[in-house]
Amino acid sequence: MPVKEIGLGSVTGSGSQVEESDLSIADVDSKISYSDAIDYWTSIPPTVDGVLGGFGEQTSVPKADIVGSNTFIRKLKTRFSVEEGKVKYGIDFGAGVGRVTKDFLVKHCDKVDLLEPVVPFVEKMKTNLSEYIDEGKIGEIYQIPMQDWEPEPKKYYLIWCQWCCGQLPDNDFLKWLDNCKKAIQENGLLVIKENNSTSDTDIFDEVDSSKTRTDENFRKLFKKAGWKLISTDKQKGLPKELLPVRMYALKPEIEN
Ligand SMILES: C[S@@+](CC[C@H](N)C(=O)[O-])C[C@H]1O[C@@H](n2cnc3c(N)ncnc32)[C@H](O)[C@@H]1O
Repeated sequence: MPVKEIGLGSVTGSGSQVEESDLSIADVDSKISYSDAIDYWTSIPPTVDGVLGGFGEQTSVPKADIVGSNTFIRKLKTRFSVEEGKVKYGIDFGAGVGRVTKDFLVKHCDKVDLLEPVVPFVEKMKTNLSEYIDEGKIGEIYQIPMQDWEPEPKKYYLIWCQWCCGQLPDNDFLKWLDNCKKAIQENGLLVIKENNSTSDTDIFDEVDSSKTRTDENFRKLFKKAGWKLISTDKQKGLPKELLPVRMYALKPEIEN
């Protein structure tokens, strides 16, 4: 039985995973409540420590995470490129207080949009990113959940989604993956960075009303949505009590 005793929220992989390895993916998905999730995140301090479930700057997690993302994206540099006549436009899904954009995406993109539904996080992100807002490096800030996002055709060179895909059940996750195919530039890249379930099934996390997918289910869903997995790496250097974290680099099966 996948009893996990550690942490809180979707970064740490949950202190309250229900013992439910017998449940089907559909059963797990039916437990996800968007409103419970928003209530939970709205109750959390708008800080790096808050969005990382207590594994903030006093721990090795934020630095290790950024080093891992930089290493991963640098290895992929020859595998994606900006579309002719366009800018290197990125988007940060489930952006929290802007941590990933500030420490990582602005270094790899000319301009970054952010999407985050929780009002206090959006307010804090604007302060945290003020320097980049002044420099014109921040585009739109969409204060909406990712299941409500409407893609702008061929806008993005790099789509980044970290530690928030589990907020969506598989049916909405598939729709979002489909929208990403519309939104990506020719030869652009989608990267998903998420915890993996160490059980043989997806696990519901009642703390933030999300789920933790197995690596197997991620791969199945990418394929079903018409995405080709071109590279994947495990995040190194995280405290051993945390769930494994994996980065998935994806390109549309059929280039748009
Ligand atoms: C674990 S935090 C990760 C934040 C950020 N990606 C980071 O790594 O610093 C999860 C984030 O997902 C956001 N979130 C929750 N439900 C969401 C949804 N339906 N769509 C988009 N983001 C959501 C939360 O408000 C929170 O900011």
